[in-house]
Amino acid sequence: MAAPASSSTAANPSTSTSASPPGTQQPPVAVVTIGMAGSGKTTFMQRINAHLHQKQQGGSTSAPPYVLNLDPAVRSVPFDSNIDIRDSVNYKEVMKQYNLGPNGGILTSLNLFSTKIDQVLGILEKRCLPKEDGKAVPSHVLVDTPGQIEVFVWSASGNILLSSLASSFPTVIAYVIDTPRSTENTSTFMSNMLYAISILYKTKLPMILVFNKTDVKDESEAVEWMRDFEAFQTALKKEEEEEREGSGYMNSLLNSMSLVLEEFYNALSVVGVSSMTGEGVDKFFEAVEAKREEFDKEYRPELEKRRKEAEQQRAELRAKDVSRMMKDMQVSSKSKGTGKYATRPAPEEPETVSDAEAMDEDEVEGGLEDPDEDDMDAAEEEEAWKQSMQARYEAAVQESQGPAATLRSADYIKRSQG
Ligand SMILES: Nc1nc2c(ncn2[C@@H]2O[C@H](COP(=O)(O)OP(=O)(O)OP(=O)(O)O)[C@@H](O)[C@H]2O)c(=O)[nH]1
Repeated sequence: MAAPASSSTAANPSTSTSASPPGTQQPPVAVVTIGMAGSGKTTFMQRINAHLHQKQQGGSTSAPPYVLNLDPAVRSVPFDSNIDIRDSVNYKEVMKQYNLGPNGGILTSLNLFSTKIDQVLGILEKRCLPKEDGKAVPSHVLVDTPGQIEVFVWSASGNILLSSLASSFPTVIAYVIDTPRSTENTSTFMSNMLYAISILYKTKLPMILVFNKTDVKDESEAVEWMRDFEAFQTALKKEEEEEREGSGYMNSLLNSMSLVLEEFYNALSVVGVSSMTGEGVDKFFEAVEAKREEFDKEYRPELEKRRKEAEQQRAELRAKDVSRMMKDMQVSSKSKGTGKYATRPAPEEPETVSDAEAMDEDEVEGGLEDPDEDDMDAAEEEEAWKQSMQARYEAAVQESQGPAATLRSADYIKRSQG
């Protein structure tokens, strides 16, 4: 792989000494780069990383970008990463040990890495979120992902990584497209757009379409096809006239889809970039800023809503668990004569006739018991026992599953990292 963009320096936020007045800094935007293999994702990452480094050296008040590499299979990356999945997971060893192919190896490596998401977030928050001391923090967190998009976007671990990131930082997806290849014909273009839609709806995060390699072919045709339905139809007709095999059916499908996709196109920002020459990178960062605002206005409330719903579902589940446990305890204490049933010892069985006579006498001596009074005591006793057990179960379940436990484990990890 060529490495045309100027090579970046090591991203080391600790080298930055500039400080801003407390409260004036914004949290960085996380830019997650996704794209098909060969679209130029890595070159694009290198370019935007170098751009931000240059800005920082040119006197920007932000620290250099914080870089995460989530591609376990990449041999070498032409930029320095602050957090690299390859430092935690050995992709080749994973393939060998679990007897997996390349995609299974990437997926399992991501799964293993996502189990450390608490630690990763802890480090990211410590390094990148603005602090009281006003020390400069990065303006961007750049995330590179595996070229096998489906492995990342449609896996549980990809989902965990993205949603965790979005819970701490405004997060934007940069979907990189190979412009010369995707505008070769209308069906390749449409396939790429459908892929982008599926990512948009799966991740539910703001997206920028990055038409890359504009030094070879600019993005104007692609943008025209998106914004002007008639231009797309003209291109389709042209292809029809060339009488490609099966074009009749395909063309009517593409025709209908281009109408349906209008809504989706409106939700996207589109920029043309050459990762090779650096052209269009400024525009890309303008689009990122616009998407940050969109994230704060539209996506964050939605995320909050989803988080609250999940919290409510967990609370309902906990309540169900507690009532199931209560039922189980009552059944088992009844059958074993323990719990509340242990408060009243079972009468001893007489072993001899004289024992039986003596027991009868005892009962007479004690007089007749009021059955109602006994029942009242038992009912009260049962209620009190139930309440105390329920309170103890609820506390125990909350301790083991609730946010307190999560916070404690996150705290522990942060403390153990010093
Ligand atoms: N002309 C031109 N070539 C580019 C540009 N960006 C990337 N390339 C070339 O496209 C090829 C693929 O680039 P990569 O950055 O490796 O693409 P990738 O998407 O990371 O590929 P994977 O690592 O396989 O996922 C390389 O030969 C790059 O030099 C660009 O803006 N212009």
